[in-house]
Amino acid sequence: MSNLRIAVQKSGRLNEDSMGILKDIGISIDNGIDQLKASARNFPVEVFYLRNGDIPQYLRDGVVDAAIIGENVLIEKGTDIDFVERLGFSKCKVSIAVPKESTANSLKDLAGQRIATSYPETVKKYLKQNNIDAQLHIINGSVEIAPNIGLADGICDIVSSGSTLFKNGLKEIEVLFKSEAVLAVSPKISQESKAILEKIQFRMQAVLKGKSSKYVLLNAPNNKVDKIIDILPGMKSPTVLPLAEKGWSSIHSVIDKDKFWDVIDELKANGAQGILVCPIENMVL
Ligand SMILES: Nc1ncnc2c1ncn2[C@@H]1O[C@H](COP(=O)(O)OP(=O)(O)OP(=O)(O)O)[C@@H](O)[C@H]1O
Ligand SMILES: O=P(O)(O)OC[C@H]1O[C@H](OP(=O)(O)OP(=O)(O)O)[C@H](O)[C@@H]1O
Ligand SMILES: [Mg+2]
Repeated sequence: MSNLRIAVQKSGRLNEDSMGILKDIGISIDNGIDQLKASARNFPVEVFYLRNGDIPQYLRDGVVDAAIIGENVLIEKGTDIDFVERLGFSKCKVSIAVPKESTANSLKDLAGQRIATSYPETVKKYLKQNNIDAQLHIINGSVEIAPNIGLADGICDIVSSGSTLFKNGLKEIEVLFKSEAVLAVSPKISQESKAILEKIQFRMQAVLKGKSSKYVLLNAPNNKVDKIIDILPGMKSPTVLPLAEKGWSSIHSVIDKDKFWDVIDELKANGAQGILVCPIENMVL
């Protein structure tokens, strides 16, 4: 059986979470970080450690079958490459920013002006869509410094916390799009490798769903059980078990991580006691 070749960023912001999700889906990789590729011990997968910006070309050429990569890189260099799963990490925006004192309020206001960026194709696409002419200055890093040194009137770059913009006296005026890490697929992937990729994707979905949910256990008097079931929707319906103490039940359910504080207040108000909230490792629907 052949191996699925999957690319991850060699070092940088995506590396740790990419290796983390492979570990979470049960793929163990023996590697020295200096290696360019490594095989998994327990799964037909070979991991290639590559530069982020090179990954779209490797996918296009079929040198790798799949990759964990920022959606922003696909939008810049791989519009012909599909992805099959959003992975929920490395969340950021690709935005237009200008000096704080600038009167520009959107990309349109930069018509005829100079824009510095490491994402030229992305900016060109948005300029074209909006029928705007502007001058592009392509720089590979520290883009936020360009307006301060008189190189540009505005920039297009990644924004996450906004602290790099703030430190450089810039303000965000337009978000072109939001990005996160994705599982991208080579257009040349073989049927055999695709079957392995589907297994990986299935496991990733189980891990991601688990991370976004909590398992809740609580005790309640029997006359409150119906009301509590209304509050706790669960995957199908909550499990209700009798407690050793007469007139009491134990209720188990799964709830959305983002909702659980609100739900817990409601549960307490409706007679729930001994509430336990536990993490879920995997969730297969
Ligand atoms: N501040 C940030 N917050 C969240 N995600 C980010 C941030 N900066 C970058 N990213 C995401 O992480 C990816 C990798 O960024 P990083 O800076 O590590 O690599 P790079 O310098 O673009 O690439 P290379 O691997 O070629 O050195 C980006 O393409 C983007 O998707
Ligand atoms: O909004 P913030 O949280 O400040 O994040 C945004 C910054 O993060 C990235 O740079 P990175 O630190 O990866 O450095 P790099 O330019 O060397 O890649 C990006 O290019 C921005 O400069
Ligand atoms: Mg960076």
